[in-house]
Amino acid sequence: MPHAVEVTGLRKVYGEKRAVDGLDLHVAHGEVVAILGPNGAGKTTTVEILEGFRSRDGGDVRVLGQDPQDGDRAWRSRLGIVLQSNNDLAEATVAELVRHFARFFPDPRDPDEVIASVGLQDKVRTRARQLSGGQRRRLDVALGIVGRPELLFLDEPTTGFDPQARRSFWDLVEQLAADGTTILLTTHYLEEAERLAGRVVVVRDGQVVAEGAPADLGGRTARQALVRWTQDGQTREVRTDTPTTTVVELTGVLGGEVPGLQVLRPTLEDVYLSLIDGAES
Ligand SMILES: Nc1ncnc2c1ncn2[C@@H]1O[C@H](COP(=O)(O)OP(=O)(O)OP(=O)(O)O)[C@@H](O)[C@H]1O
Repeated sequence: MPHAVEVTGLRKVYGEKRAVDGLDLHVAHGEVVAILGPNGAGKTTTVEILEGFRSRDGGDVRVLGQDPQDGDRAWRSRLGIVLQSNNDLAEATVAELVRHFARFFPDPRDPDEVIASVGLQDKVRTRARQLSGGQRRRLDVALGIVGRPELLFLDEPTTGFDPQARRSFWDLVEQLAADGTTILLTTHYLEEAERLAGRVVVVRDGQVVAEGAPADLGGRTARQALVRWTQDGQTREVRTDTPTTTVVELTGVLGGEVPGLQVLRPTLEDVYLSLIDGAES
């Protein structure tokens, strides 16, 4: 089966600025992929080209087998797009909006279940303009998933969420992924990418600079560990490929428990920051 998203050599130019500069991206059906990158890296431009909202200047793009530039209504109904809050509809209530959007799709989810899944069941009669920023964003997500999309685009979905709302949103995304939804998300939260994505793609200056499972991005698992401990009242540390051996040796030298022992590996954030070091912003 072809990929859900196939992008080769994508280019987009704004005047002198090469916003997307030969970007390749492949997303298999059922995969959850996170695009990471600094401000201005070209993430939103890429996603909006895939959604059919922006034209491109070069490259091949197929989304669910279709070139987004020629996407018709039937194709669009298979996508879930979480738009930025739409103020034109701010006078409508949560229930009215979700029910209204459901009507555009051939096989929508139950609107009440969708409202509950984003945690807005107590707000069904509240007008969109009276919701808080985070609640508004949850409504956007509800509108994006009510059509039971095969492919869901989430552009910085949890910006403005409180920690609890973010965690329940992650549960919801995991549920959607377990149901087989293919998900492409952009985020600035490394923890979010690590929790949700099977694969992360790091974009810098309009190109992919690294990709892989969050655990081994940039050879992360292969990188040296840092072993740190306290000895003679001082913090000591050593970088090593064999931390277990180091700890065993220390145990022997110190005659038992190693005070203040820590074995540290680079976090996804450490790896990410080293990959984008020196990027334009
Ligand atoms: N409509 C536009 N006209 C001119 N330049 C644009 C336009 N949209 C984006 N750009 C430029 O293209 C580059 C990529 O922007 P884009 O919004 O795709 O980045 P991003 O990775 O989504 O950033 P962020 O993390 O800030 O959302 C930036 O330099 C931006 O200034």
